[in-house]
Amino acid sequence: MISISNAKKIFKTRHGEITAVDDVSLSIHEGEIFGIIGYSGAGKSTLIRMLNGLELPTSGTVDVNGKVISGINSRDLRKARQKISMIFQHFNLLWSRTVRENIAFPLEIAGISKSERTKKVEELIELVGLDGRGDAYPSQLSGGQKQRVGIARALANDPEVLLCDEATSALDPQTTDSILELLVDINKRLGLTIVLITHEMHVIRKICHRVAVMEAGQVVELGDVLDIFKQPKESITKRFVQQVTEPEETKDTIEHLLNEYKDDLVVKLTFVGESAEQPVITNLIRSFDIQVNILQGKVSQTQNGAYGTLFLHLRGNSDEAKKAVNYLEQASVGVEVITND
Ligand SMILES: Nc1ncnc2c1ncn2[C@@H]1O[C@H](COP(=O)(O)OP(=O)(O)OP(=O)(O)O)[C@@H](O)[C@H]1O
Repeated sequence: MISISNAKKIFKTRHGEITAVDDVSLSIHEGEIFGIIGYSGAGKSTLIRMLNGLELPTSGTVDVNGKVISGINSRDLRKARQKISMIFQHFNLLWSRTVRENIAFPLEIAGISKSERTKKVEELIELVGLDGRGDAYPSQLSGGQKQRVGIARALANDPEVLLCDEATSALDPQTTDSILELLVDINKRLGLTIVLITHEMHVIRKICHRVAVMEAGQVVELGDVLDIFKQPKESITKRFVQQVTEPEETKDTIEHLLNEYKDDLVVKLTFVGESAEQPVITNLIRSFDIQVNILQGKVSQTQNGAYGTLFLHLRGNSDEAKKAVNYLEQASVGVEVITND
């Protein structure tokens, strides 16, 4: 569906050259929700903008649905863009136009007749959950509603690909979730391929099937979201996974415990799929002469299945605690003994 081969983007500035995208190759499959995560300056925007020709690679190729976006003339590019639409962090709506008129705008440009436009706009208003708001102006809408207009407008020409540029970064957590749910719904209903960029692992966890992690212009890790949660390899990926699985309070609690009770152990268990159903904790308490305190536990749903973490504080004789850790290592859960370093 989308194939990026050895794409490189070098910006020439007064202060020298900046390699924003550095030899990236990846494929995105039809119908998937593909996330690209990275910190500010990693090259995400530049990469996603290459998919609709807003940026052209300095070298390498970008192919979307059989069209070499990096090499076509501007007329063909305009046409291709009707099938590759985009939504933005700050919505980019036309402020002097109503919701209906905003959604109709790309249809007008595409030369669709008035009666067809009216029909399509009403369908889209319903699809994105804006019933009754068609005559409102953007300034009268909440952030979530504005993004719904952005999504409806992006869907007007029945695109094959929807690009989302930090589409929820300006929204509060609850509104973020409702927009993410809408994107999943659209992906399922319309079979639309979605590519999004974000700096929040929550977004990846909640809706993406696969994820690429970017750092300094390169893709440093790529895989199914559940696999990345289970076994992040690069340290940057581990940090992103921790955004979701280890809130700051947990880190503080663990640090405090390790300082206070030097002989105790703090272990982090990770459960994936079926392993979450085993009575591991019951067995631990019954079989070993130790106290088990649960510090924090969390089960996160991803699009590919559930992933859970549990932090335990094991108190008691150190030999017995070690035996308990051995038992955990034999059970089909991931075990990591946390140390203070
Ligand atoms: N038009 C441009 N001219 C010069 N440098 C640019 C341009 N666009 C991006 N850059 C530089 O390229 C690098 C990657 O930027 P990019 O915006 O792609 O990263 P990002 O991961 O999307 O970060 P952010 O979320 O902050 O936008 C940065 O160092 C940025 O300053």
